Amino acid sequence: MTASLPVPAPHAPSARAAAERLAGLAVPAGALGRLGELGTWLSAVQGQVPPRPLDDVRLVIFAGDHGVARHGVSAYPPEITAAMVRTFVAGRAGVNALAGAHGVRVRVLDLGVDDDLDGLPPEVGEHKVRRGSGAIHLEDALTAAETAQALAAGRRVAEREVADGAQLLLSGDMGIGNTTPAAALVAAGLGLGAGDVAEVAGRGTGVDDAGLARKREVLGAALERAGERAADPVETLTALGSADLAASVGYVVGAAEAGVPVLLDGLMSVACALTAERIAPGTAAWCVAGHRSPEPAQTLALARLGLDPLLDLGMRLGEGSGAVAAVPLLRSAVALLNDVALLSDLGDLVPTDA
Ligand SMILES: O=C(O)c1ccc[n+]([C@@H]2O[C@H](COP(=O)([O-])O)[C@@H](O)[C@H]2O)c1
Ligand SMILES: Cc1cc2nc[nH]c2cc1C
Repeated sequence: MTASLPVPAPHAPSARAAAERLAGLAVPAGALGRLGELGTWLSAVQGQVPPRPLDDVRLVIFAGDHGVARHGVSAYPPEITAAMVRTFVAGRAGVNALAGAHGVRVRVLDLGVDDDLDGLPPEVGEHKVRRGSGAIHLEDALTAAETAQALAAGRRVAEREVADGAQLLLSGDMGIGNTTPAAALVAAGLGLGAGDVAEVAGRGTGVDDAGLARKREVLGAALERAGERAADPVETLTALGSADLAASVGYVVGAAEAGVPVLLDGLMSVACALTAERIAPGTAAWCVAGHRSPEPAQTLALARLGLDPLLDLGMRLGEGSGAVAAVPLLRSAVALLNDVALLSDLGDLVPTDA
């Protein structure tokens, strides 16, 4: 996937009809707040008023290792990545607990874990691009061919989930060190340079002040090294991304192209959506933001995409957890537009222009 065509917008007539239905519900005008807006958006992305129930919701976790993780940018060792992939498969990670509570199917895909992950079901490694992505302050994360491969893989994953009945797709991530390349993708997307790294660098898994200083240095060197290439979104992924992040970008583009909405998670998910919007303008209209991460780059990327997160719980787990936590809100919006009586059913009690 090089620069893609713009993605068609969600169905505006359905959005208008949903807004009309919302205005006619037996509630005071505007009383449903964000839930009302969400219902209107869901009608537009489904092209149906009221929106259909979200019975088939799926999360894909894109996993990979990052060369920078060996350079003091994370509070945890890179070996955690492979161990957590095994934990997702065993159904015992934080996101599995949330997904079980909210009826969300979870898949984990190894795009670039630095381990062969022997013994796991073959579908986990079906799209593997390489073992570990390059340390972005020293070398490119990927070759151009690997970037194309990972983008295409992510797109194919979304297409397959949609063909299999998914009505809402969530993107999650797992990779020690990945907040560094994700912050670099955001910097590139916003046109920020090596002098601006303090704006995008956060504490990730919880690095101390020395770790944060190191992360800023790594990010500065990476942006300096990428130079003008950061102006192109696909080149950005090659220079500053990773196999797992590139696949997550392809996944969001694939979902939007297939006309299926995406519920975003924390920094990695949103950085990838920002990159997807750069590659295929119009993608962001198919996205809703599940939660606000404490990572400053996520807030910057959300603002650029015009997205306002539904939850702000201080969560910084990743894995797709903040997206899964927001699923009940989307289902609430569907229920309201389907099940609430109309004001007109109450008789002549309310003036029609109220
Ligand atoms: O989702 C977020 O915004 C988020 C914020 C901080 C950390 N994480 C998770 O923690 C790991 C990356 O943190 P770090 O410090 O190793 O770069 C990775 O596995 C992410 O899923 C996730
Ligand atoms: C244990 C652990 C679980 C995670 N899940 C996502 N990122 C993570 C990082 C760590 C360290």
